[in-house]
Amino acid sequence: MAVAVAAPNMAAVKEPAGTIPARRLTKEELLKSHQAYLEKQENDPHAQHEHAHARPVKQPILSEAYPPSTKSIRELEIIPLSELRVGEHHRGKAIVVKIASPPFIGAGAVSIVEDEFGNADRLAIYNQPDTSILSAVPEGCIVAVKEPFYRHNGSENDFMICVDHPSDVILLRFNDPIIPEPLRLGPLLQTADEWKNAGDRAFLERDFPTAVFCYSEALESSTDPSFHASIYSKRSGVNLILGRYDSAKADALKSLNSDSPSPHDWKAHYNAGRALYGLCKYSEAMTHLAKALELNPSNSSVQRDHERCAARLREEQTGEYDFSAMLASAQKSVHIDCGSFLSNTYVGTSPLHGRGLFAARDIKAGEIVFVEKATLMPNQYDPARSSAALYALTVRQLCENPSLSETLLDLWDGGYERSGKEGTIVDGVPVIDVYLVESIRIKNCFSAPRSTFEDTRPSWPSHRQARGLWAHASYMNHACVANTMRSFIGDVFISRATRDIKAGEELFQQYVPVRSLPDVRNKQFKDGWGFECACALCAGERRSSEAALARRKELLAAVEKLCNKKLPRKEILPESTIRPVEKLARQLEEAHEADVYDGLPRLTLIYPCNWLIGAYRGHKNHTKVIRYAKKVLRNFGFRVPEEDGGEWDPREIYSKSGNATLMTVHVVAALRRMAEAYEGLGQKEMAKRCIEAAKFGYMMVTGFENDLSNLDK
Ligand SMILES: C[S@@+](CC[C@H](N)C(=O)[O-])C[C@H]1O[C@@H](n2cnc3c(N)ncnc32)[C@H](O)[C@@H]1O
Repeated sequence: MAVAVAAPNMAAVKEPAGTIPARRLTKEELLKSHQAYLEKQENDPHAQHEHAHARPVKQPILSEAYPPSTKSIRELEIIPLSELRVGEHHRGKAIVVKIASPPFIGAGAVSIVEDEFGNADRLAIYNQPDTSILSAVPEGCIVAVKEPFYRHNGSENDFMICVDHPSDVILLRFNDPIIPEPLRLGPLLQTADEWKNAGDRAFLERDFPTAVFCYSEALESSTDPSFHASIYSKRSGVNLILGRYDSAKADALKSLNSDSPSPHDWKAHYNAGRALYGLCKYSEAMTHLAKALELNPSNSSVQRDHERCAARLREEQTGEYDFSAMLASAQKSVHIDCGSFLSNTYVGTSPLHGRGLFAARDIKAGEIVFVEKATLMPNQYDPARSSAALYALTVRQLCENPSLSETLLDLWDGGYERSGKEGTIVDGVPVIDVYLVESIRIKNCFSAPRSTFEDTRPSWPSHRQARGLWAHASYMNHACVANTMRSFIGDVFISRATRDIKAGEELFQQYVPVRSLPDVRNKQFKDGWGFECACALCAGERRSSEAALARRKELLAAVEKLCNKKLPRKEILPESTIRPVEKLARQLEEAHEADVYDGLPRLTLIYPCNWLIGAYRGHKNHTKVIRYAKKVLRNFGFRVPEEDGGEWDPREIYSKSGNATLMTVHVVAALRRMAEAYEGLGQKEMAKRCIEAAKFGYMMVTGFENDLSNLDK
């Protein structure tokens, strides 16, 4: 499918914007160069392999933003190609052209087109889903381009009509009165039966977009209700295969015989149920699947889908999941069949920004806040391609399932100026603004490893993350000291509470792992999301003096330099190497003002303290390991006695540490090291408590109960 909008190549710009070119390539010249491209495509093994699909594009490359047409083709003035002006969006105008060549498939589908006067031009259609004929529009079809954009195409006299927004191009029916006489072919086939047979043939050849097209023509060519019912049923089945669930549902319901019950009614309900299941609307799906089962109780497919739907509804209602089974199934497909459990939370107005997510009831530390199946997540874990893949999938899904726009277009767009018509149906297709889609993607997408559990293995290639959209999770605002943390199993997002949360409290998550220096991380928030964080840590750290911050930066740089020279994981380090690190760590600790950092995390200290745990572990110096592991907990904001002695239960850190804690896998690792050291000192009870606390923390990190030994793999 066409993946991204190509960047304009402005290298050979000659004509000033807004002028009609003095000379353009002739039809013969255009066809000749196009033919050369096609031949190259034929001989390119990669292109052949991909056949009618675009090469995967790495990044979404967007030209300068402009809005899609929101007008019907019937409201626009049709102009000839000769009136196209360079660099102009022809507002209020449209072109109607015949496709005069096979398409060249690159980042989009490029064809040569001609108008009623014999003028020819190059047309590039981007961002069409591969289920649409327009993604590789065949020769002879007639298309209308609404409010076209015309630009230079690199070399001299070479121009191109670019369709970036998929809704700006419409495939016209052959007998559409808008088609000028010279371009008219008349219908290719005459009767409804001929169209039906052509649809059946296309279906057998697995050319599903053509099958849909032919069945649509068959419907237009007949008025017989029973013929209609059977064609709607067929088209519903094809739409199900194509993942066009909105249309599949609508067709299935139209195939129900409204006057009298028919023996095929079970099928209509079954298809409607499957389409709604595909849209993750499980309650509505259940209504139709139950009806299908009532009408055809012995059909094993209906039984199976009814059962599956009941399981999804149970998950949605109870929040009970078999996470281990989900992890196993993620090895086969990252798209996991599961319902979303959202009822612990609600979307409300946030005092910080717009909407936020809130707790609907008291939630204890470690409990599930919500579980959400991805709204959209492509199976693309190559970091160089994951953004483009999500962008393409989002555009495609908005084209194919317009009902999704209600969910997706509600998300924060970073202040993008909308027309208000996005998602509405004009000329039979939903208006899609690809620039709005990209703005929404940028502000709302999450990176997800195949599973957070695997990702906590030191040996795991953690850069391999997919990108996806989870609409419910997207309403959550950021805090560095967040009260929830997320984990993933395939495309399922698990949110757990990192501390006790009261009903009505706003829920927060970290948008990205938090950097230790406040100015560095806040620049990241400002650049990426346009806000400055006001969480307890950021607000607290702003009270620290500039001189103290400068001192901490200086000490952090010095201690990092020392630590990076030798890694305690790899060798047993001599005391002479450890002592200078210990000294710098102490100075860094002292550079935190007591009145500012009382009860607040001191993130710059985490790295040296972890390093010192490793160094002293090598020496089996258990007391020092415990000391620095406690410091790690303390520096993440947990309440821990500084020195040994006194009653202390590490299992209580999550619920008894106040509201400025920061939960990460390092907390789990520190507790493990502490357990090992207590064991070494013969303090078995403390060792046991530390392990329990570590296991509990690991459940928050990975989403479900897991064996800690995974951290050694
Ligand atoms: C994914 S959205 C979160 C939901 C958003 N508040 C809404 O109304 O839809 C991300 C946007 O929320 C805002 N935001 C998130 N966390 C924030 C915070 N801590 N302070 C201020 N604004 C925040 C920023 O504008 C950011 O670009």
